[in-house]
Amino acid sequence: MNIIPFPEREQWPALLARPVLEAKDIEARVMPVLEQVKNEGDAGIKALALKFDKLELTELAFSEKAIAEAGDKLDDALKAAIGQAYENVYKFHKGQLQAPEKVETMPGVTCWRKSVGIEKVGIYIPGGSAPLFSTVLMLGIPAQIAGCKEIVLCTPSDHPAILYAAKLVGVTKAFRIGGAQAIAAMAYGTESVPKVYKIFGPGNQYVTTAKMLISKEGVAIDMPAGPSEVAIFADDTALPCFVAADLLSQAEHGADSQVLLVSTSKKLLASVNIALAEQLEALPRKELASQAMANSKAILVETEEEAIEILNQYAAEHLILSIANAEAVMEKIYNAGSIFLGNYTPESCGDYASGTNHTLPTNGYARAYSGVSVDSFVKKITVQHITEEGIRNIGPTVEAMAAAESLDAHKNAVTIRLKNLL
Ligand SMILES: NC(=O)c1ccc[n+]([C@@H]2O[C@H](COP(=O)([O-])OP(=O)(O)OC[C@H]3O[C@@H](n4cnc5c(N)ncnc54)[C@H](O)[C@@H]3O)[C@@H](O)[C@H]2O)c1
Ligand SMILES: N[C@H](CO)Cc1c[nH]c[nH+]1
Ligand SMILES: [Zn+2]
Repeated sequence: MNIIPFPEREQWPALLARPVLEAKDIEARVMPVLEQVKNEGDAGIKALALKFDKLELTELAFSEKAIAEAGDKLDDALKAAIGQAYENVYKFHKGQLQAPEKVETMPGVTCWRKSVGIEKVGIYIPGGSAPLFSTVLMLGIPAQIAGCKEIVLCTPSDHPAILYAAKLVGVTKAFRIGGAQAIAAMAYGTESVPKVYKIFGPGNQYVTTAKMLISKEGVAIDMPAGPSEVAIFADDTALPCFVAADLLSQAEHGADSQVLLVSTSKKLLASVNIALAEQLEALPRKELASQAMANSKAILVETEEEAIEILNQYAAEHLILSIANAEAVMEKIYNAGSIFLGNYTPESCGDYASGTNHTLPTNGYARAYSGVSVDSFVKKITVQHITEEGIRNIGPTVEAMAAAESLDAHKNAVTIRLKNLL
């Protein structure tokens, strides 16, 4: 990794910039894809699958038989691992569904929020360079807990583990569609793909751009969850081989992934570089990982405070704190998607099985967005009930405000009740 010693503050924005393609350039490629699906439906999707995925598809939907039999193609150890991950992710997410709290704001005036699962949701499962069946659990489990009635899945991969996980989480329809065309299919609906109300899921820059574009057309999205990234703050208590392994675990996602290492120790940075060279050699996805590493930076800072400032400015999707006082520093982090504390908390445990969700905001969006949770699949409908005592109490307040806004009909809706109290 390129070690940058003690950069000046003015240099930080350039150092922390993500290796994204020019937004306009991607939009120009994605917009015609959305148009084609909107205008040509299934036929357009098939043409795009041939163009971008070299797939000649006769059927877009995975058959019920393929889904039912997917488990037979997996070995027992993998099925047990998926079962364990399901349990942990379910347990962590189940706790997020809270019972409604009824609040009496004045005597006789009660307000609360009722949680309702979004009826029709679409989940995108990346499969361009790796079949991310773990994402089926990360999106399907909160949808299941939220009570979504229709869960539509799109993925460019036909890996049986994706279909096996789809069955576990209760996916209602699954399609072999990837990229921007999958997002368009779920947003507009086609002859075979149902239109949904909200689209979830990570993906490459085409997928993420498609989500951003369709969100301007009235379909909700979870967040921009693009190319994976990890930032690590490590001190001399960190093990260089652990740090290198964590950096590579996200670098191997794709050439456009980015990893960042920040440290107050020059010795640690040098040792991580040695470990990186060793571990990279042994990786089957060495090519992709080295391209990502070429975009990545190791920053040497004078103080812990400076490191914290850099990390908050970067707003990483994942932040690993491999430092002696990890918990204390965690309290000072206000921009990150998900935080991992200490030497024995590798980010990949969060990717698969610890319980937290791995669909997280990238590209600095962690400054304003949270990762996916049960809340993402739920709408909160407010409900209120006012009794006769309540209307007596609140009525004059509403009458006064409505009169001052010159909205007499609003005022009358209260006055007429006050005059007709039993
Ligand atoms: N942020 C998160 O929460 C999170 C989670 C998991 C994965 N990820 C990221 O998801 C991404 C997965 O990417 P992927 O590419 O492997 O799979 P993908 O499924 O996101 O994208 C593959 C699709 O991209 C389309 N495509 C490929 N080249 C194209 C081109 N030139 N023009 C238009 N469309 C094209 C194809 O249709 C293909 O099916 C990675 O970047 C990974 O880092 C992010
Ligand atoms: N690290 C990815 C989120 O950025 C999630 C993932 C799935 N499989 C492996 N990793
Ligand atoms: Zn990962």
